[in-house]
Amino acid sequence: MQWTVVIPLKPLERAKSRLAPAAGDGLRPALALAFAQDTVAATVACPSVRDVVVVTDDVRAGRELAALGAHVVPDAPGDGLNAALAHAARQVRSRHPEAPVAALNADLPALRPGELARVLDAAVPFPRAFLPDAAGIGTTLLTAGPGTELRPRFGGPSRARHRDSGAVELGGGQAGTTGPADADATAGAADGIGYAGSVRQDVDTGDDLRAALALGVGPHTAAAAAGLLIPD
Ligand SMILES: Nc1nc2c(ncn2[C@@H]2O[C@H](COP(=O)(O)OP(=O)(O)OP(=O)(O)O)[C@@H](O)[C@H]2O)c(=O)[nH]1
Ligand SMILES: C=C(OP(=O)(O)O)C(=O)O
Repeated sequence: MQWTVVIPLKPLERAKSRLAPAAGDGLRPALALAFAQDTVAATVACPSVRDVVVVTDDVRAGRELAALGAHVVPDAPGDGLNAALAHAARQVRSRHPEAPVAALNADLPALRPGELARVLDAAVPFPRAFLPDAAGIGTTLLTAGPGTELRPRFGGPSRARHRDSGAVELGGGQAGTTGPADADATAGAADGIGYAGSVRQDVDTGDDLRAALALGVGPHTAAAAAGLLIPD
């Protein structure tokens, strides 16, 4: 199955506010753009992806991400992340009513196309499915198969919200757990995706950035973070 992946991005001046202590407000917008560029480039390169749609009102980011192959949709609702995602998903379905749609965060600088393909392939049997983030609290990916509404519930403790909404957790998560996505190395074997660390490693804080750099980030983030000393 070939997915249309919707990637939301805040205006860069406001993005990644939790990175300010590590990066300062000077570097923060450049890092937010670099994360989005590496996320989009890896998604465009993913064999299970047909189209990438970025929903953003940031003119510069829209231009840079379109140059990588993304279609750019304005954040017309202007009412936060979930409204932006629902709007973009509706736009996709108005042109391709049977398109399988996935929402993916823009802050996955270590994303690898092959790992994303394994996660998307594992989602195919389910009307809705999601992948928890590396911390085990949030969500990095939510899918809706043909004929199913996306119904995004991102923000804060969205792992529990997506599970409560009936979406199937990928990566072997146990119903009722809220802790780190820990048992996944073994439990992930159930759906064949393994731990899929590059799809889970979102970057909100300096510690997250350190973890992503250890996994191996894409070229935009490597350049933007060069010389950055991340405080403990
Ligand atoms: N288009 C759009 N994207 C959003 C909006 N809010 C958040 N996002 C994006 O959704 C993803 C997760 O967002 P957040 O964690 O809320 O924001 P962030 O900029 O990543 O980080 P913080 O500022 O530290 O909260 C990121 O890709 C954001 O750029 C919104 O209102 N509109
Ligand atoms: C919006 C989310 O991500 P973040 O960790 O960036 O807040 C989320 O996990 O639902």
